[in-house]
Amino acid sequence: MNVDQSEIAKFSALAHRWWDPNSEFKPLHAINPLRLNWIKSFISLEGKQALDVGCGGGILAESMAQSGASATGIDLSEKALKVAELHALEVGAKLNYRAISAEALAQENAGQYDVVTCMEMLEHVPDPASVVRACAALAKPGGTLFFSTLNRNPKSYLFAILGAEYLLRLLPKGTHEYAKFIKPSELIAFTREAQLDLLGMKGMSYNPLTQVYSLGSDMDVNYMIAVRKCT
Ligand SMILES: C[S@@+](CC[C@H](N)C(=O)[O-])C[C@H]1O[C@@H](n2cnc3c(N)ncnc32)[C@H](O)[C@@H]1O
Repeated sequence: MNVDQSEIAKFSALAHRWWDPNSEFKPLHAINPLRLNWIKSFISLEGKQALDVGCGGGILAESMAQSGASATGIDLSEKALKVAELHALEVGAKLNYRAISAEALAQENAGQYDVVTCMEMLEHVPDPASVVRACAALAKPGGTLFFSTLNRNPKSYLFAILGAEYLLRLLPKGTHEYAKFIKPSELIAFTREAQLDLLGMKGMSYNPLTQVYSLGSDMDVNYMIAVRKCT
């Protein structure tokens, strides 16, 4: 299976802190409204079948459900999924969670989803192209897909590893492995090979002075792409 069990163990060990906005997951809480709005700038979520791949504790999946989508979150961390389910119960959000890989779900539910998101996950798997292919298979023809990950260059090493893990301690040491970062050209090549057309790209930046995240044209560190499945 296309999974690194040490990555799953890392996220499982922290799962109980997923919804603490001041925990290791603070960056995901901070970027969620930005990425959700970016998604909505391409497609209304109302009444759509949405799938979040590598959903973890459900920050994005739950917000898509609250935006009117019929949402499903999948992940291979059972602990993170339990936390996601509990949180959804607490806030009265209606969505489904399943412990299954994108590749395995693609065998069952190919062509079922209007929207497929896969955020901050590709840099944690051995074969990111395989996840992109599975996401493409899961989308309906004409469906919209969103991927986010970390770029690979000296600046991203400085910001995402040295800065975030060692200096500012926003993330635990060892959260990210530089070699697994993905250049936009590589991610776009994976999507092209999966018959997905590029719709847009966006950078996500963190200003350590104001401690604010923002979207813009700077894709040097964290970035998202939107793509559409060919009809
Ligand atoms: C950094 S978290 C991102 C969570 C969520 N996508 C978000 O952005 O809020 C990465 C998630 O990917 C999951 N993951 C890692 N490898 C996976 C795999 N092969 N299949 C499914 N999920 C995986 C981890 O368990 C973890 O929940």
